[in-house]
Amino acid sequence: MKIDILTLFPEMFAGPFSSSILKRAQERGLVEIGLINIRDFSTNKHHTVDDAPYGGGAGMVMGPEALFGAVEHVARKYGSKPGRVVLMCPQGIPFTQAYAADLAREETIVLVCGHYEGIDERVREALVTDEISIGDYVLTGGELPAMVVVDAVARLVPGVLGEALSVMEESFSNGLLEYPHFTRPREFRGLKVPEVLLSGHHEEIRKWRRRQSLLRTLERRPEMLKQAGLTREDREILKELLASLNE
Ligand SMILES: COc1ccccc1CNc1ccc(C(N)=O)cn1
Repeated sequence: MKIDILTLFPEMFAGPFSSSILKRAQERGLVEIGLINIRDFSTNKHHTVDDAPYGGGAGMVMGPEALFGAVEHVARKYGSKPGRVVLMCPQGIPFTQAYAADLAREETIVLVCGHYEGIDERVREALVTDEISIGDYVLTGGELPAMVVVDAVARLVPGVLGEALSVMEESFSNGLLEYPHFTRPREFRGLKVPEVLLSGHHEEIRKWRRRQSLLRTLERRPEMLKQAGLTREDREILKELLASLNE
């Protein structure tokens, strides 16, 4: 999978992509991350990419020339239009695990990191296929959101996480929050591991984990329960949990 990032600050990406899973995924050729400096496509002698907004108002707007030039450069590089051109912006569609899975199926995607008060609308009209927001807050630029999207998408590319992916996705995408995890030592500063996890009773352990997921989801994200595909057993457990919470 090829991910090209259009940014004014390519140096921002050196850290996150030069370590751990993302580094190995690139070394293994599973993911190719290209950094393209939008400023290289500025069309004026001052190398500016922003300008004052028509209609007045505070701040500056990122103009169309450089962004169109950068996306066309990517298209020439692959000899075809990019599959998806994703603009990171606060007005975007909320980024979710499902959205990451959708993007991970593409051969090439371009992430556009905006700055200033925003970008010229003609970029959205003619180039952008997706607008994504990583949360309801405004950042100084789209770079951090782009790093989040690359991380979430790259780990879903077949081979990047190997068999660990299926285990993790199965627990996350079952629509509930994850159950608590424990590892050695059995007791740490007087804090013990739940006995059931030491019992070796796999069915008891499955039930305990499911109960913990239901409890955690009920307490923190009750709205997720509606579309979690609960079994009859789950509903029984929820009834008990609700009763105990209302005591
Ligand atoms: C086109 O980019 C912009 C357009 C308008 C304002 C700010 C920016 C850049 N800042 C961003 C980008 C994404 C997010 C997010 N919540 O995902 C937050 N801030």
